[in-house]
Amino acid sequence: MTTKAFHPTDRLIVALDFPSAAPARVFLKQLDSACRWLKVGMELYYAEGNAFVEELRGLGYEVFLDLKLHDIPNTVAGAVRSTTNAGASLLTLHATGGSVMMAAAVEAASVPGAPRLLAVTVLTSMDAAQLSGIGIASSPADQVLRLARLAWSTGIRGMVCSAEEVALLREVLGDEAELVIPGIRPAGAAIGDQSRIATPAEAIRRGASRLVVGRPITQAPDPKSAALAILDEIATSI
Ligand SMILES: O=c1ccn([C@@H]2O[C@H](COP(=O)(O)O)[C@@H](O)[C@H]2O)c(=O)[nH]1
Repeated sequence: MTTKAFHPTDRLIVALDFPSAAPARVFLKQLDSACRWLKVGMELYYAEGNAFVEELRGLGYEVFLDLKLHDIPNTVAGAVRSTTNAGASLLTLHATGGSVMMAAAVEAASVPGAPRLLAVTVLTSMDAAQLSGIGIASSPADQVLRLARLAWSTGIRGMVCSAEEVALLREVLGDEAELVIPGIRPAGAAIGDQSRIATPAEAIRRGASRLVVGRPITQAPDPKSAALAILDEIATSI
């Protein structure tokens, strides 16, 4: 999978961070098919489960299931199996779960109908001080690289990191890596709880495969215009 293989529309994933299907459906009407990829995270998945993933697939969307699995290997493998056949294309797990956990997930995801795995390295909300607070003295970049290498060694070819590390991972892992980048803030957008951020243009120029954008679109007065402006910024940065 090369970074240039994606059509600009396939490089933007809108985070559907809503408490239930009803407000998500209202938002999708406002979005008016401006985007092809949607991310379903814990908030919406815990409320609606695979049925809503299947509904989105039925509407023609590609679905990124961002469940950030992190448990003992047997439990994570079972969770991967529980999402299989729902129609999601991508599923996240935390690389900090370790190589045995990731290998169990890879094995469980090796069947038809299973989503492709993405390893979350260091959450984009965390900075060096927060890492230090959980006992990690490394810089975010060193920790991202360590975890990405570990995930790669288990067979995982997709990583979630911030735009601050994407050039480094692209250089080390090459074009085969699918690098998915949250913490995206168009110029002037509210930063909120994110720490390691960049604009859509910066993230794409540094080698991102896909960008995840939530509140700058979901909380915009006109979500469709906000999404189209980001798609335009992506298209002019490739
Ligand atoms: O490191 C990570 C991993 C996942 N996310 C998710 O992406 C979106 C970002 O939403 P914004 O509103 O654009 O901040 C959200 O669903 C997170 O769970 C992340 O931000 N960082």
